[in-house]
Amino acid sequence: MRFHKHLGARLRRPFILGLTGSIGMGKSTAASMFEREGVPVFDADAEVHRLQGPGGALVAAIEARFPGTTGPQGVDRQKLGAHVLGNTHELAALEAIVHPAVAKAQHRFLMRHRARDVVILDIPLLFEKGGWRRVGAIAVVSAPVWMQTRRVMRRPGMTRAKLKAIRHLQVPDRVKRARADFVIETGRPKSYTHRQIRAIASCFRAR
Ligand SMILES: CC(C)(COP(=O)(O)OP(=O)(O)OC[C@H]1O[C@@H](n2cnc3c(N)ncnc32)[C@H](O)[C@@H]1O)[C@@H](O)C(=O)NCCC(=O)NCCS
Ligand SMILES: Nc1ncnc2c1ncn2[C@@H]1O[C@H](COP(=O)(O)OP(=O)(O)OP(=O)(O)O)[C@@H](O)[C@H]1O
Repeated sequence: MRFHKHLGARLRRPFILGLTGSIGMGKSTAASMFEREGVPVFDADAEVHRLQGPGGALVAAIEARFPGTTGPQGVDRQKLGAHVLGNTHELAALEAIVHPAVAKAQHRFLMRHRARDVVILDIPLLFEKGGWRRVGAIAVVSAPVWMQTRRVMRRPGMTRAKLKAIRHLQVPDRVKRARADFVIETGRPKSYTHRQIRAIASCFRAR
């Protein structure tokens, strides 16, 4: 773990710790470890899945803008992804539908937990979309790039070309590491990662 900046001036309640990292770096695993430590986590990606899933609030709007990408199970993410990942204009149109709805859900989460010492916003695109401005500190999950590739290529439907397009959209890991207040290493055994997370969570408890 690396403690990078002086945090004192930014402390307020609840303290908002942003959790981010590139594809396959272990963000979801880290988020559930924080939850196990009793820290509430807002999972932006899970919220997107809900909004796009069966009966989800955004399915109709997405069908209207991207005809043929939804069905009884909600949005077909493979189809929609194939259309928008690698196409800046189309991706921006999707973001204009999705991001305001995620922002509303995030606001509701923060209101619900306003009495807590610390909460986590798990935001895959924290650096890419300016969310870093709205958090008190940033934790980045990171592992060697070869390990990231190995993890991601195991996923169904993943191809070298898709991974390349995604990497192109994301701020590189080395830049994320340099801008982080905490770097959580996920290239080591999970017990090591969990110890780092316990230490970070204890920094913000009972201030
Ligand atoms: C494009 C979609 C349908 C692809 O879904 P799919 O399940 O195939 O892939 P997944 O969501 O796991 O994304 C794969 C990778 O692409 C990255 N990615 C997704 N959306 C974006 C984006 N708007 N900009 C940059 N990278 C993105 C993710 O961080 C992830 O690392 C889906 O990601 C989506 O609806 N994106 C728009 C909403 C969004 O911005 N979500 C991400 C943050 S909450
Ligand atoms: N020490 C570790 N910490 C976290 N994850 C690990 C660790 N060791 C192995 N992994 C594995 O790495 C894989 C990727 O983790 P995870 O699904 O949490 O990534 P992610 O960053 O949430 O991915 P995405 O951004 O694509 O959603 C998982 O299979 C996880 O079990």
